[in-house]
Amino acid sequence: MNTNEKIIIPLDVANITDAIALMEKLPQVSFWKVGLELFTSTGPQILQELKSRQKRIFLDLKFHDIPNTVAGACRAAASYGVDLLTIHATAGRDALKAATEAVQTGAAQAGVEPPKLIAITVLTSISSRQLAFDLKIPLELPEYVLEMALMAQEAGLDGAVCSPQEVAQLRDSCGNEFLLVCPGVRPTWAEKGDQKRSLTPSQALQAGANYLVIGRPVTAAAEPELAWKKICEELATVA
Ligand SMILES: O=c1ccn([C@@H]2O[C@H](COP(=O)(O)O)[C@@H](O)[C@H]2O)c(=O)[nH]1
Repeated sequence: MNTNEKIIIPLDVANITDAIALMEKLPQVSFWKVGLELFTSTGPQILQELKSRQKRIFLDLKFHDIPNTVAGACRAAASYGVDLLTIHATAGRDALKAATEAVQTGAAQAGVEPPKLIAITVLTSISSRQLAFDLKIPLELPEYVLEMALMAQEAGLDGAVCSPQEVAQLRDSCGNEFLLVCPGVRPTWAEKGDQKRSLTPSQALQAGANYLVIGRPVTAAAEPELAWKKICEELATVA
């Protein structure tokens, strides 16, 4: 896989017209992420649009519910034949196990490949201070992220979502087969916005990330194609 294929661009837009416009502006992108805003607005139609263009799909719906409900949602999501799917690790061990089984069932019933199921550890918009003072988690943030990733791995998930700042530690502890997907990636020239735990694309890749999710630095740039090209050039220096 070349390094450009490790970049996932989120389609964080309001409707299908804007999503198609963004895809057409960036035809070189091979992996797109569909999140809560667009899926809530369009439903599975957007997935068909992406498939008709032979794109890979990260369906980032971040499920978080009781095991029975999460399993139903995972069965339905897996039937679309997407590549990556997310659930919050904090849904708990039983929900993670139920989700792991459900993606297999849903995909088999639909006759498609099951998605890689990956667990959100701690959202990249959460700082150490917020984890301690707002969420009342007594562990240090890197330790808590590791605990969530290890629980997900024990429950049979394929990987985790973490910030680039934790990726080296997770790679060491979870091994090379465990997928590590990093949002919160920011080139030096981009604004951080609401992302609290970021590193640059080259730092994230060097630390051991499998995929980098990079949104606004590209999609909100005055010239998205140029921003994409700069990031690809930066990543080429790592390869
Ligand atoms: O911990 C997480 C989990 C998911 N995301 C998603 O990634 C993108 C990041 O977009 P940027 O514009 O590059 O900030 C966005 O779709 C989030 O929903 C995350 O940021 N952190």
